[in-house]
This record gives sequence, C-alpha cells and structure tokens, in this order.
Amino acid sequence: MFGIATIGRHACPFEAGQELQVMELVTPTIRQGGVDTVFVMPNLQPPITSVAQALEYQSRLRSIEPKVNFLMSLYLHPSVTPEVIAEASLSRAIAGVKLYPQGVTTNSESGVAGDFLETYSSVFAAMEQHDLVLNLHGEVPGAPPSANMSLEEAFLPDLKRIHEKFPRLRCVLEHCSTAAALDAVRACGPSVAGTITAHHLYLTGDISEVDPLAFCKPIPKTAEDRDALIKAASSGDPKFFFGSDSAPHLLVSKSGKPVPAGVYTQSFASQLVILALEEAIEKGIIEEHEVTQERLEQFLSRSGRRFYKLPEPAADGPKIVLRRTGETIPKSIKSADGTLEIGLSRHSAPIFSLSWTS
Ligand SMILES: NC(=O)N[C@@H](CC(=O)O)C(=O)O
Repeated sequence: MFGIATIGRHACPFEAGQELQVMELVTPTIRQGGVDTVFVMPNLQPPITSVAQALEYQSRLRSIEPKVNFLMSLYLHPSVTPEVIAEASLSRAIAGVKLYPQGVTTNSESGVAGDFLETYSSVFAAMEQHDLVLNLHGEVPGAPPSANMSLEEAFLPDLKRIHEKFPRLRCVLEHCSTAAALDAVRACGPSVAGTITAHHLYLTGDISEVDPLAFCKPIPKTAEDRDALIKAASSGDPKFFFGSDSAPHLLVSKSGKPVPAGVYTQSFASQLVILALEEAIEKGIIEEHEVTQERLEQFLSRSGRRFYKLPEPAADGPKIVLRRTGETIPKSIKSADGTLEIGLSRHSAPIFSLSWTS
C-alpha cells in the first residue's frame, strides 16, 4: 500500500521553544503511521498567513524528515489577498488555503466571520483561477441553531453556496463527522471532496465528550453517523479520502481546563483506520469482502493524491507493509528527554506493526 495524502498539524502554540520541540517529536511519526505526503495545517500561533512563513515552516519540516512530501497551506485571513494567492500558486509549495470560522476550534481566533463568502469572494475567485484548494473547517461558531442540528450540519448550506458560486474551486470539507456532511459532499460536483479522520471512524460523542484525549472538533456524533463514515471510507468513492487531522496537544494541556480540541493519531494513522474497519466488520456494520486492498488504497492514498493532482505513485514505489506482531498502542509518545508527552486515545488496542518497503 502507498503512503497517504493526509492532514496533520505538526506544531502547537506552546511557550517559546516548545513549538520546535513538539515539531521534532511529531514529524518523524508521520512515516511511522504509514504516511509520506501530508497537507500541513496552518493553525499555528501566529497562524501561517504568508508565503514566506509557509516556506520557512516547510523547510524546517523537511530538515527533520526529508522523506515526506510537505504540502503547505495558508490560513484564510484578511492578509491573504488575491495577490498572495498568485504568489502562493507560483511558489508551488502551497496546495491550499484553510478556512476556520472564528472561534470554532484550536487557534481559530483569527478565522473568518459569518459573511466570509462576500468578504473573501475575490480571494476565492483567485484560488479558482490558480487552482488552489479551499480546505474547510465546516462548523458554524456558537451554539447549534436547534437541538437536533449539529454545528457541522448548520455549515452545510455554506458549502453549497461556495460551490454554486465557484464551481471549479476545489473544496475539501475536512474531518466530516455526520451522515449529512457526506450527503452534502455527494450532492456537489467532482470539485468537492470530504476527508475522514481515523478517530471519527471509532469515536462517538458520548466518549469524546468525557475523555480529553478523544475530544476534538467537530465533536464525533452518533453511532449512525460513525457508521455512515465507515461505509464512505470503505466504499471506494473517490470523493472521500483519509485526512488524519492529527492534533498533537501535550498531555499537560489535555489534563487542564479548558481541554483543547484535537486527537493525536499520527504515529498510528493507517493502523487506526484499519483497526476501526476491522471492528466495523466484527460489529456487522460492513462486510469483510467490502474492505479490499484496492479500496483501502483508494481511501488511504489514491483518491487524496488525485484530488491534489499529485503524480500517480509508481508501481514499484514505496509501500507500507502491515504485519500482526502483537503490537499495541502505547499510552503516549515522549521526547527523548521525557519533558514532552503526547497522549494516545486508544491505549493498549491491538494494532498491526507497520514498515515501509523503501
Ligand atoms: N480537530 C481538532 O479538534 N483540532 C485541530 C484543529 C481543527 O482542525 O479543528 C487542532 O489543530 O488542534
């Protein structure tokens, strides 16, 4: 199996000095989780809003892990103008721009207000023209508009509006968490896709709301929503591909209040997807014959790569190999000096051991 186009955030807004250490701890775990191509999230502190910042970040990441392809992103913000979009496109390092509605998740304070479609119309037009991807954190800020509508469902009309106004703009509805989000992506043309994380394939809201290590945005929803995500991930539909959305929050901050949103999965990204699918087969949510190697490759690698217009992997290119050796998920990963610790949400779950062919 090939490596994965995935989504991850590799540095956090920790006190001066710690950001670098966290990046050094987490970046080598990308390949450990079976990933060799990442779409790097821009929600650092301060956010990545210029091409120069993104290039600097990319070169730091490359110096830690030269074997990973780092596709960079910008954080949608008033300083991201149509001119910056043209510059980003010329740089060839920047694949997309991420939109965070203000206040919906970690480091979204500098995000967009409710009238973003009007405010950023010229930016979206430039993105469409230069063929950059718009990555959406698809939730509205504040309280859900009604008791039976989630923040994600309330965002879906915005997805439709963006797509109607800019039909050739490639959009990714990141970390889909509801059956309704999947339907909204299906209802749009081929320029719109959705990513699915490993953790949304096994978590439901009742667990995520009480376990800080499983707490993320969008909050996982009902068992029916999770089952719809499992079915989409194992369907072979190219509109849905894996995006880890792995968020490396330190255990000390996860133990404090308020709990920061984000689940760390990068070290075991592919293994967690496969574990969730195995569990879904055991529960009868999907049939064993539906989880073929071809469909797994589609979800974990090919569909994302195609959407991002990356070259098709060579037939003899690097693949991941999974073997059962009795490995289980550790409680956490730690820096060499033990000062930084990031907790894992499925401590002691049995997983495949992963290696690369080259
Ligand atoms: N997913 C999360 O819960 N958190 C992400 C931000 C995000 O994508 O919402 C993070 O970077 O911490």
